[in-house]
Amino acid sequence: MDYPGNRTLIGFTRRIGLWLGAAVVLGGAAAIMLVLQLAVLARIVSDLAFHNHAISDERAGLTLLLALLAGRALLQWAADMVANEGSLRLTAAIRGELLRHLFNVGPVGLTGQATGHMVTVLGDGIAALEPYFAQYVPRAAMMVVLPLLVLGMVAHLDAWSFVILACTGPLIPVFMALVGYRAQAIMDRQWTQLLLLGSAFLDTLQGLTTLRLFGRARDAVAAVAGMADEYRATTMSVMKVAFLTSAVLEFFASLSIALVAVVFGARLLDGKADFQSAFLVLLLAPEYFMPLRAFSASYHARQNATAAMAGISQLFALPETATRHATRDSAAGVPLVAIRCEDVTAGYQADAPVLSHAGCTFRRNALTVITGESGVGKTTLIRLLLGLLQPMQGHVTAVDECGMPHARWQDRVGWVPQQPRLIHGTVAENLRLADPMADMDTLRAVAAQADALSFIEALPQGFDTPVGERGACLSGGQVQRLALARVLLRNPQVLILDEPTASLDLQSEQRVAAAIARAAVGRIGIVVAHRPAMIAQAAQVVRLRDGRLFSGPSTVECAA
Ligand SMILES: Nc1ncnc2c1ncn2[C@@H]1O[C@H](COP(=O)(O)OP(=O)(O)OP(=O)(O)O)[C@@H](O)[C@H]1O
Repeated sequence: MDYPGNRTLIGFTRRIGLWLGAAVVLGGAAAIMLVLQLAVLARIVSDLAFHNHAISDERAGLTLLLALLAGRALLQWAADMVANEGSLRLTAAIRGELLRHLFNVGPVGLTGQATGHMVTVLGDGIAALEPYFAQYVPRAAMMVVLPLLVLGMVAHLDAWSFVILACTGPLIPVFMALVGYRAQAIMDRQWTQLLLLGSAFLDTLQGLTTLRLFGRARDAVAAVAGMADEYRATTMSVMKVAFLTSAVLEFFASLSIALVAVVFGARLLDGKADFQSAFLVLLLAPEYFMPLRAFSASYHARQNATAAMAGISQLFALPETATRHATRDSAAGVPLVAIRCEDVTAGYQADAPVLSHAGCTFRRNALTVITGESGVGKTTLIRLLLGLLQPMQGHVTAVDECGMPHARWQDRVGWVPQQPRLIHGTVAENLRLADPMADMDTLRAVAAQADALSFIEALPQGFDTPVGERGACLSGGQVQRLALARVLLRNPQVLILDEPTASLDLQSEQRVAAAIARAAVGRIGIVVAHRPAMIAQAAQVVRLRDGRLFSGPSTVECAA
């Protein structure tokens, strides 16, 4: 479920209001049981010590004490479970929502984002919210419930103890707020360092070959080590603040309890107070500070979540540029015969469009090769066709045999990028990414269509041969043909390939070009290419120049 505009810590907390409410009610019930339990204990001890009761006389009291003990433990366990469950559900929902949002932002909108940064936000960032919802929020509520309950009980028992507790208790949250102000700055710094460390680590891993070739691997490793050291130092500062906070808290709490003990003890000696009340107040006093201590222990969870939330909000704030389809395409079976670009102006900055009033038609059974100089806008045109970029002006439409335009046609596009990604798995697993239910006969058929069957069968374990991430054990041409087979498994009506033969030798280039030409039959085939072997297979060549499209074997201007 989407909750746009409600993506703050408070907004997220409201979503699990019922779970947290239930946790606080259960925790409140546990607190009442605790107060009753201490009252029963004080009575039993007083009866045994001062009223000459035998232990057998206290059987009923002891049974009640045990029942209260068990009931309280059970309620507290249930309160913790409910808060944890709500928190886990919420963070899973936030992670899914953020991933969906990033898909809708699309590769164009994400160009400026470092992958390591996004991975850290999606992993560690969202994980940092869990303790906030599961511990901090319920404890903040319990910090009010239990101390008020204890204060009420103490007020009933002894006015002096009430005054001491009522005066010292509020000092703790005030002190926490003062320390928290300084600690938040450290937490923010720690989170920024974690993001930088994540990005630097991933960049170093991805660029390891280049770094080694330039003899800079050691420098890169040293830079990552330096960042890790800075992160360690900041983490130690966070720990120092945490220890200092709890030490001061313990000091205030102990002082206050000692004060209560001395004041009550003096009056007990003077015979102005009874033992049962004094004992009960002394049992209750530590419980008064217990929720404050628990709250203090989870206070860093709030600061951590606040720091992480900045990164999460920044990703949620990215504008969505990719086409978004919430429902399935009901006309998916109707064949498309053409895609028309009409008077299209598109680019990345409104004042400097890459394509300007461009027009062209891509037809079924007429393989189109898009060509042009580097940086002229071929990839931009492909992004428009894929729906990853919206035109600033003009239209890109797909029509069927009756000339009817289709709104959801991008669902029927199969795309092979310049450097296709393979996953760490077998050949068959890589192919089945397109259709997990495909049987072996279907895999063989698409592999044959893409001219990949012979090399796959020549591999040591055929379709079960593991290929490394990015196809490390395959040649460039083999990876291209495998990627083509994978996209054909989806049986797309539109087939788009970005420079599929760019880095291939002549023989591989010809094989890949011929396979693409075969695969494009019965489809709208569009290929970005420069090389003659691919251009030779084209029924139409579209040339991009100065933001305009020129098409046809004799380079005729298609539209102005
Ligand atoms: N995400 C982006 N944000 C801003 N500008 C971009 C972005 N992507 C590309 N450009 C710019 O748009 C222009 C066209 O780029 P495009 O990638 O479409 O060219 P191309 O013809 O595909 O180049 P090549 O053949 O080198 O791949 C270039 O000037 C490029 O710098």
